[in-house]
Amino acid sequence: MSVAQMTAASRIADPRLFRQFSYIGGKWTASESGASIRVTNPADGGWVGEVANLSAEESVAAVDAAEAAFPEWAALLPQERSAILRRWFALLIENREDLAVLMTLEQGKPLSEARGEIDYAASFIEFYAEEAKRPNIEGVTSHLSDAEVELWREPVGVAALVCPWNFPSAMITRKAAAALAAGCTVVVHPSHETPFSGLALAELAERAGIPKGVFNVVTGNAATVVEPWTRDPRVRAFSFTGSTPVGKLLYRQCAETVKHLVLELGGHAPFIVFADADLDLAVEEAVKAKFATSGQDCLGANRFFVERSVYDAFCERFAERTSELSVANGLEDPDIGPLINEKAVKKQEEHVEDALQRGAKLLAGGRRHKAGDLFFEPTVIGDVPSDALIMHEETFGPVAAIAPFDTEEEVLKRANDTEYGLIAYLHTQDPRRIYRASRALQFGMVAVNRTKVTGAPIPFGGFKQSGLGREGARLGLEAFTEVKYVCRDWA
Ligand SMILES: O=CCCC(=O)O
Repeated sequence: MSVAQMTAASRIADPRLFRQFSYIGGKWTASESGASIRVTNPADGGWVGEVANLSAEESVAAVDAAEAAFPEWAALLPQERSAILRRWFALLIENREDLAVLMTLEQGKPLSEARGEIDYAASFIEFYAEEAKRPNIEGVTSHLSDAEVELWREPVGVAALVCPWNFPSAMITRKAAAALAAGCTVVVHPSHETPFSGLALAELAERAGIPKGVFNVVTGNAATVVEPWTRDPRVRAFSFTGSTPVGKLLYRQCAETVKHLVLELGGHAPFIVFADADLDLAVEEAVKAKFATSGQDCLGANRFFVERSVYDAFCERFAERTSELSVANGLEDPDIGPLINEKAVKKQEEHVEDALQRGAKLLAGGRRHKAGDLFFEPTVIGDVPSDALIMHEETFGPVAAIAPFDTEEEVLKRANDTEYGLIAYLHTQDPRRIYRASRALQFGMVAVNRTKVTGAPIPFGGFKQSGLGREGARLGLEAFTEVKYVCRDWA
């Protein structure tokens, strides 16, 4: 065992969960060239480990393996696939603590959040283990006097799943559990910044009895590994979570082979507080909506709109609560951990500086945090003008921008004035306004008087340039299946 392995492996009870190779066709695979990618802990820049940096040809080998495994996996009884998924779920729960520690080491998020993510990740496997047993769809009544008609739902084939660094386990299982339940086989690319969580899932998939070639994890540079998948006609479904610009590129690349596509892209969530809201609740929920995952969440609130008569009170209490948040290495389980890389920290600085230059007021934080190079103070800026960068671009970090509003009509217009449409947060006690605003908001998800709304049974996804398709729920199976219509002559 190398020194690198010792470091991460020695922190967990089961060192075999720490894998530094790709997992292809049931084999732990290094790059033939010996190339690897170094993974560092964002909290202190320390070495976490190295993963194989696979070439384009090696990434195609994963599709070969998935293609070869497909007929047998698809032919299993739904109940058999369900039982295997159920074992995978149980293994995640059994190894929760190790998986959480690995995640915090490579991603930086506070340990409690990492534990919560493992539960969230496992919940998708449990949910789709059940849905696997119900692939049936509504039938149709024959319109022909001499023929019987039938509809079947069939798995599409190989699915490519390209996953982000902010939720390194849950985004894999949300996609993979649905695909596997449907009868597809998968090739997964975990972010090169957080590959170990995905590789631990592969180790547990093997222990659960997922057959060789059904679940493959390919590590390496995204452009090298993923581009061949977008062109490969054998890859029939493609699911990506990440930024809108990258999503657009992949959309174009996948057009050539007309794949089923799921895109979970950026967000720019408005958080609207009307004067009749419960202000204490709104402040507490605002803290969660902004600072969970250290702000690195596509559901993160970016633009806070507060009705003028309660604006000062909200700003004061929100800034006070924000200043109380603890910032430290995720292993110490603070409220806020480090950001993923230097580019992310620079973006916080840029958004704060730009807003202040345009006349906004700094109410809390505003600078890098003394905890280390990649830490940023939880920050609140008030009176942010509409033309500030932060009012248009995803911040993806712990900076909150607040602006006052005067009328319902005005705030809904401003909330919708974005190319994004993932989630909107709404605080008011007026039931009629809740209905009107929920209808008017052009977002895939609307959270009313609360922040936590996600979970395996709900359809997660956005309007406009926040993406295509839905993940979770029964709807999450659609991209991985085709509907076949069979018309049988009576004669
Ligand atoms: O960053 C996107 C995923 C967030 C979630 O599923 O809660």
